[in-house]
Amino acid sequence: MAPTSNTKKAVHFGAGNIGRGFVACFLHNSGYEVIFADVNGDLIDSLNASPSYKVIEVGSEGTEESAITNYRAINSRTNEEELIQEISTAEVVTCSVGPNILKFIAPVIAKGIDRRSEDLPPVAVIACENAIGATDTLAEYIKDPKNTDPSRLADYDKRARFANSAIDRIVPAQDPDAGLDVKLEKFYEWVVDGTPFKDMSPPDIKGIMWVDNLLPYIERKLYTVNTGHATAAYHGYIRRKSTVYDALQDKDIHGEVKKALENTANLITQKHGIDEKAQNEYVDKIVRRISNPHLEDAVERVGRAPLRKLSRKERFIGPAAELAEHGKDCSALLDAAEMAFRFQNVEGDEESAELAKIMANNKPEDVVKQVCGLNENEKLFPKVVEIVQRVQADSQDD
Ligand SMILES: NC(=O)c1ccc[n+]([C@@H]2O[C@H](COP(=O)([O-])OP(=O)(O)OC[C@H]3O[C@@H](n4cnc5c(N)ncnc54)[C@H](O)[C@@H]3O)[C@@H](O)[C@H]2O)c1
Ligand SMILES: O=P(O)(O)OC[C@@H](O)[C@@H](O)[C@H](O)[C@H](O)CO
Repeated sequence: MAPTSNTKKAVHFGAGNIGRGFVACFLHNSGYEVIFADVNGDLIDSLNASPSYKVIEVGSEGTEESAITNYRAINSRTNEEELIQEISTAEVVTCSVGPNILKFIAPVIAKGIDRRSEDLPPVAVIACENAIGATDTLAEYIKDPKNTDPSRLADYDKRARFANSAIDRIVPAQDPDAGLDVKLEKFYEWVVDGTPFKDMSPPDIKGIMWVDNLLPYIERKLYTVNTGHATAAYHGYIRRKSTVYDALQDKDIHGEVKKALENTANLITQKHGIDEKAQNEYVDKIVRRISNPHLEDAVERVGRAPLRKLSRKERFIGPAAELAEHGKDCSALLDAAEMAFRFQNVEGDEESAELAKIMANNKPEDVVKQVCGLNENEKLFPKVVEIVQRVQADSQDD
């Protein structure tokens, strides 16, 4: 394929915590110019007004800072045409907007892909969200007839390649006076499915681990890091702890996290043939990471969007449903899910208000079907119904 003059350009949707702090940082360090796309006009203006921002790694080993430069920012709400043009000539499109936002960014990506010249190699599209198969989900929206004319699908892989990923780095909400700077942990892991690039070079992004089978990596990550994190956050929220660190100082909550991760380790080691010792070491490392006192990670951030977190393929119900089918213990996952059902009407969290309404207006069985996507035939179903009954009864007593 013909070389291009713009092979080092990446468009990244979502200039938030993980976007600025991790994805853009790695793209920048790999020599890409990064074009941020976001709907937050103030953030776009700040990025365009400032030639650099800092990424600050914090941990027990001390603090390390690096400067991110060579970026521009486009308001995707008001400047679609410019964004389409950038996507049509970019080498990479990434996003970290949240799994529920993928459908909103798909139309403009579809238009950008459609406009690509035949002389360019296909653009690599990598969604960096905490969800299994997030890039597949984005690709489905992009290829939907509403966004792409079906006649264009036959040779689509000449214009775009879609690769799922598992991305891991704790980036808490930032201090209001931090500006564009991002404080985060030192640890990172970014694993991407290499199979869509078998006949071409994958994008040269330093730090990515390319693998042929992503499922063990994304399930291990979601069902360990995010299960443990969310368990600490929901138990912590109910016990009025302000950060995940504070929550983990509580022996009972620490115990709940360890038990939840024993539940998921049982699934992960069996399902993916991961060595038990390796998984135990991974768990210990995760517990240390989420206990990082320097991160000040609010329980409200980690518990955000409880409807998403209680859904079928997510960090509690996903592993618990599989464990229950095999007659294995998932009790700590269910205890944490109960705390998630109690995460209602939290300030600034629309899903927690929606959860409160669903809980107030539906029979337990319907809540479980609607929120968790479980059906009566699944072994987990009655156990979650019991939890919902208990939470509803407690709400009536209040
Ligand atoms: N923060 C972390 O520790 C972390 C780590 C790994 C993965 N993730 C995942 O990354 C994603 C983003 O998380 P975050 O913590 O960076 O959240 P965030 O809220 O800090 O950032 C999200 C950004 O997306 C923007 N956005 C919303 N709608 C948009 C749209 N239609 N078009 C373009 N931009 C839009 C928001 O304005 C915001 O700037 C989530 O899926 C999360 O699970 C986060
Ligand atoms: O981003 P969420 O809402 O899916 O989950 C909240 C946190 O657990 C998450 O952002 C972690 O910090 C991150 O996944 C660490 O890699």
